Amino acid sequence: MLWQLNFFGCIYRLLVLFRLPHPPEEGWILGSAPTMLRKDHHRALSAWARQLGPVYAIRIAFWHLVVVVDAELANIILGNQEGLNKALEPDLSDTLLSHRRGHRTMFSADTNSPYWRLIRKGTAPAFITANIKRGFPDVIAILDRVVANMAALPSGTELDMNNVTLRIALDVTGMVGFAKDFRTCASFKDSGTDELFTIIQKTFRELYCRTSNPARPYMLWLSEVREARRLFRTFKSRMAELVQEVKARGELAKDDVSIAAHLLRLRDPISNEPLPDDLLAGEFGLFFSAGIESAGNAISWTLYLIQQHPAVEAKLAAELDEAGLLVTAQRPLPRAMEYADLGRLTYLNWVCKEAMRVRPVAATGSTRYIKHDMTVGGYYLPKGTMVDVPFYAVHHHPENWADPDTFDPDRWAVQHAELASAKDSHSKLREESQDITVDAQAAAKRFLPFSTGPRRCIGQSLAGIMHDASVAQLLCHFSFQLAPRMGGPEGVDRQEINRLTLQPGAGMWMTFKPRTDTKDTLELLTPALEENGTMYGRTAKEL
Ligand code: HEM
Repeated sequence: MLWQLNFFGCIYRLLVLFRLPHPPEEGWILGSAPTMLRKDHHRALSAWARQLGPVYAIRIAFWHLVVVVDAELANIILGNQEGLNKALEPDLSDTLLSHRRGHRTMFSADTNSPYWRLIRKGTAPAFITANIKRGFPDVIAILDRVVANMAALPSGTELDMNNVTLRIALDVTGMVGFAKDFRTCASFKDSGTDELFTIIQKTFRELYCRTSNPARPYMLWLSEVREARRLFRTFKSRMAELVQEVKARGELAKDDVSIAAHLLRLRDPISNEPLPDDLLAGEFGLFFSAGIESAGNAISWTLYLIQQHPAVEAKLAAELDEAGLLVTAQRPLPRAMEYADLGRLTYLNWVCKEAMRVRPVAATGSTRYIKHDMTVGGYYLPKGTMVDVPFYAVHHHPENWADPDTFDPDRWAVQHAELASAKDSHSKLREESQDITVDAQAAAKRFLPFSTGPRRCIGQSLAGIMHDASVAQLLCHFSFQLAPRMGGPEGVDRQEINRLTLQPGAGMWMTFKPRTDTKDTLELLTPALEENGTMYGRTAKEL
């Protein structure tokens, strides 16, 4: 009976949704599947929105996905907790995270489920500004290590900055969230501290392959599938060990505001018991997996875009200089960056936001199931319809942003530039949706790198300080050039891959020049060097 209902529901939706504009299809059965499986499908979603309008549908066999790119409608879809639920393939993230068959973590749990509410509400205080601020010295200490390592490299060295920024994201998440120093930035080569780093990269690659090939988990004749199965288990073991390590530190201090402490303090609302260790390990894993690829890749894109725009780099360097943070011949030992600097470095903030607008790492966006019939942008969408808000396409749609493909940090000078109601946006669909309230229109955002609504990124504040501080610290010490092996901006675009996150497909290789004599920089960073012991087999003295 259920099967029949689903079947007839599917056919009904198929017929109703045919009224929406569709992109050209590649065969009756395949529909738009071949394009959606491409590594640059985010660009196709954006190009289709320009051709078809900001609400359209794509079909794959008997299944439809409605795509909403209009900023105000996107906010309705993502902001509506009761009528819509997060739609994702739960098995995918749970393969990596869940320690209990059938149990979902905060990431895949239903928005209306008591479990999601418990974890979301319980961990949110870890991310309030006052608490995140306390992690800032750790962020700077990690960045000092990175700068010291880079300064020690021979001039002209080509370095994969994507590898470096992913390391930063891992170490920052470890230190600020779990008081655990993974030391992946202590060296850029495997110095025995790279296990978790490698596991996260390889397991993410495997999860991505599974998005396009549901049979892949069973293709055990492939060595990488077998290796991934082993790594999924190892990741879970490492997270279970981390839970034990945190517990072994003894009773939680009252002022411990880390993510780990908030998770450990949680109580089951019915039994009033603490969360069992296996569920804690799943949530620990979630914060690592959600934070590292996203923040690491975002920092890489920002470095790349700055490097591609010399005028932006010059303006940024001038701002850092004026703040007394830039290394110069007259100031080889600038003062240490403080948390308050992030609030004062306005241009840095614009540059980081603009980079996240142009290359949002969650490029495919977020998907929701419609739980009751809705009218969106003048189109009737029956219950059960799946709707996607692709963030790359939202950020590149001319009705949301003027001249959307241009990297222009100055656009952030407009007051409330992130809102859909800002001066330079001109959405036409506002009046045509029955579900938009006046408040939603007023507050609707056209800048959605962290999504919006109840399932928006909980780690946004941590991501923000890590992103801005990393870009600032790296730029204070070095200027960057794209390495010839990247093939210029065309090569970067060609290699770009949207693999769960939007990332450089073959690294982000760059050369870098210290802003002043390396010796001076090393002197400045000697404490960080001493703490690390050696770099590339040399001690601080030898360097
Ligand atoms: C630039 C960096 C980051 C970006 C662009 C980003 C983006 C996002 C987006 C778009 C979502 C919503 C996904 C969806 O609706 O399907 C999300 C969810 C999430 N993010 Fe982030 N994120 C970043 C960094 C972080 C960090 C540093 C952490 C924590 C350490 C984190 C933890 C999470 C968690 C736990 C969720 C799930 C929230 C829920 O389902 O309630 N993220 N992130």
